[in-house]
Amino acid sequence: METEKILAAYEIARERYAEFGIDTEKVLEQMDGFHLSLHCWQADDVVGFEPKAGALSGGIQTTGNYPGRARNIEELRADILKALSLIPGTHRLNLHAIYGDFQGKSVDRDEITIEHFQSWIDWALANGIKLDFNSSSFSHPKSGNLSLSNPNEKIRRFWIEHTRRCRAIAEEIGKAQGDPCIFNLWVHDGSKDITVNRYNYRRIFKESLDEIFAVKYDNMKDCLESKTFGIGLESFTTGSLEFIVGYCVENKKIYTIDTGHYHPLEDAADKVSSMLLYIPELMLHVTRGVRWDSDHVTIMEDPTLNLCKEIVRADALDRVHFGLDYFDASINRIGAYVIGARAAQQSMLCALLEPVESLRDYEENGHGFQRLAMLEISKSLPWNAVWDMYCLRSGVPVCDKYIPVIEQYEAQVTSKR
Ligand SMILES: C[C@H](O)[C@H](O)[C@@H](O)C(=O)CO
Ligand SMILES: [Mn+2]
Repeated sequence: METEKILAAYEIARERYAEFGIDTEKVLEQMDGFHLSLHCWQADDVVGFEPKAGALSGGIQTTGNYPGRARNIEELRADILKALSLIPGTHRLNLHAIYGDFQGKSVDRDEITIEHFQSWIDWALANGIKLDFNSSSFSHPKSGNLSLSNPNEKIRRFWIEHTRRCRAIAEEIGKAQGDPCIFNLWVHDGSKDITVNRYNYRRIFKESLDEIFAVKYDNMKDCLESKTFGIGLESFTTGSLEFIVGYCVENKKIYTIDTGHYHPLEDAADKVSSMLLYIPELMLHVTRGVRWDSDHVTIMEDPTLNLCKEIVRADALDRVHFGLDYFDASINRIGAYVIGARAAQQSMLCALLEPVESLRDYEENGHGFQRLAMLEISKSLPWNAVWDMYCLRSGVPVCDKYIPVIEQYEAQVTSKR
């Protein structure tokens, strides 16, 4: 679309929104302060850089065989930069522990140190990117079904040591970037079939967490992520919703809402207001579950839109860290990043453009019909003209113009891998 048409459409949209009391200029400013934490694992199908990387385990699965997976740290960094060049705004990168710069050496998970992430810090600083971090309990000979909740003391100690080191690494990253590194802890622990030892596994998990969190840090923040079930771990999950929420409430930790980690009819958006009354902050892993935690690419659908609306309605943008978490190996992986990131941003934009004051007014006065009418009307207000303006001002391709850029990168780079 030509620039004049984008400008003209924006002017009409600006006036239209002003009629409903919305200042689109203010919303565009808010969008500039909205940073995603882009998950590094979409680029390489959650393989990482351990020289003896095993098959993906821990109840998660990448499906598809699209060519062009990033095979090493240079390719992954190049792909991330290409994706970021097509996403408006400035964003963070979320690393898993298995993505260290191991230089081809076998470094076991209980041996990782900041040294293995120094080149990430240097690269991130050079590119104006802030880093977040995750411990990795999966795809390891000691992963089995149980890590931090394992009654086998030797295995449990191995994972405690791994997780303690991950927190220490997150602290160093936070210090280096002058901004807290958000550290997420998710373990796959569970059981395929009925277990009669639930209490014991959860007691052990709690003890492991208490030991891990005994060290206090100033430059990182801890999050814990719950899950309903993993593949092959269908009957029991140690880190269930109740367990993790209880732990976060008691210990003032951040709770991670992964939108794929609930029963299919459960509404992740509805959790925001409840959680924020008891938990200091939230981390999000926004994904698109199709029938299960399938980790399809995020799109602009009701669950994502409603999640954003609930954050804005709770006036909680500064208490929410917005990460993405999907891994689709069936389509161009850079395209997957760009579609998912832009969909998340578009959803947040729509949430910020919602005429929430009028809606609240109607609600408080018992005007149910008017509230529902306005909710419907707001869906067709010209948010896309504001989005195009945001892309134009951010210097990234508008509308479909990112498609040929990704096609060209595929022809010149990823298809040659
Ligand atoms: C790579 C995983 O997606 C991630 O660590 C975890 O957040 C998860 O969502 C597992 O289902
Ligand atoms: Mn997740």
